[in-house]
Amino acid sequence: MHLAMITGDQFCADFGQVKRAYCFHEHKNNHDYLNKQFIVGILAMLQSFKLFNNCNLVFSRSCSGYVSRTRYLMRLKEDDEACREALKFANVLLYHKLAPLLQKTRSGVCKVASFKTADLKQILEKVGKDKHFINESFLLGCTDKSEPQFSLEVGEVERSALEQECRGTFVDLRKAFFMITPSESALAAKGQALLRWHQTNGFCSATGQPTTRNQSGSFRVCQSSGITYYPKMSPVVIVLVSDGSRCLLARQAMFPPGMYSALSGFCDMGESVEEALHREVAEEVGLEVENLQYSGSQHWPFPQSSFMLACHATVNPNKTQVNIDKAELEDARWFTLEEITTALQNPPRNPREQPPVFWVPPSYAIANQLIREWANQQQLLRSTHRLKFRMDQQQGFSH
Ligand SMILES: NC(=O)c1ccc[n+]([C@@H]2O[C@H](COP(=O)([O-])OP(=O)(O)OC[C@H]3O[C@@H](n4cnc5c(N)ncnc54)[C@H](O)[C@@H]3O)[C@@H](O)[C@H]2O)c1
Repeated sequence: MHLAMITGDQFCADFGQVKRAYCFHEHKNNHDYLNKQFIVGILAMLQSFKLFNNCNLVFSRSCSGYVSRTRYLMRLKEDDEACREALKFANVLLYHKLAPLLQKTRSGVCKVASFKTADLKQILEKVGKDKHFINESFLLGCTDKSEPQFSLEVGEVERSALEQECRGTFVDLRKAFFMITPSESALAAKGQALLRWHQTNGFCSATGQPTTRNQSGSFRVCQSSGITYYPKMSPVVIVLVSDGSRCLLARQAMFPPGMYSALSGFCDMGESVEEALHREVAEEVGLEVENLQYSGSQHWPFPQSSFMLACHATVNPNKTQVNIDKAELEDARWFTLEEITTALQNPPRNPREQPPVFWVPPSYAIANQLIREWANQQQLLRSTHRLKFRMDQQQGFSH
């Protein structure tokens, strides 16, 4: 068994199939209906294969100095002096005990707050903190305009004074994911993960001596042993299992009420992604999966930076009886396309206050991406079946 990827060729083959079907029937007197079906099918296919996203990525990379930005960041990571210089003109994100600072725009939309270094120095002084405290920041990345971005933990400062001075609110990151865009979520998550890693790696595990950071925070070194420590992510597999017409979602007792997600679990030492996927599904719900198909990956900051590897998989439609491991899961159920569509269309604003009966993780979570892809694929299948049925009718082959 191996991990299959959706390749360009595969896409063209699928696209070609629908297109050939369309061309074959183009001469029939039914253009409007077929046009509509054809467009619905193609759009669903494009969405499900994220072709639009990839096009944007390729476009922006080739036209916006992606390479020069990347090399600039690489230099800042390694060159302490260059990094110190960059910090003088940077954008800094603030965290209070790992909760990012959010601000509301005039239109009422929430965004991650970021401050120019000079402005932040003034704010720090107003709340009684030395302006040089800003040097504790860690390099996060840079904007499209090559402006460096840093993150700074200000948990020692009184929270309400800082919120007032910054005109924002420190919000728990899990809650923030429901309030900000996916790209801002990714930035906020990276900032939190880096801060947490530095907070928990202050000592060498070989000598017990303190470790020191480089200026960017891309590593820590034990001066005694010379061992260099780099920020780590633990690999986690996450899989959306389908029986062809329904998908399997599960919930742990610790999830907010009503939330169901795809099956997931940490990879064991020495395991491949495929092995981890098969094992996790067998352990958690007692099923054997097949047809693994890679979907994407994501950094996830909880509990201590996971590297999520997301896949689709199927089970034999005659072997769908789930046998839940109650130590791991509170419930696991098969959901129809209609149930999933409703959940995707009605994301909760604040699930802890008014939990809907059934809802799925927020759009930033890769579980949400898997669920969306599955729903798009199901819609495409249904459109194709309707199209085929219609074409069969046209030809008098309908049974
Ligand atoms: N982004 C998403 O869409 C999404 C969706 C679901 C889960 N997740 C994340 O996936 C991760 C795994 O989820 P799970 O609870 O299903 O895993 P799991 O079923 O493997 O259970 C977690 C348990 O695994 C053990 N474990 C083994 N290696 C570990 C490690 N490196 N770090 C921490 N614990 C380890 C611990 O005993 C822990 O209690 C969590 O971080 C969770 O937040 C992300």
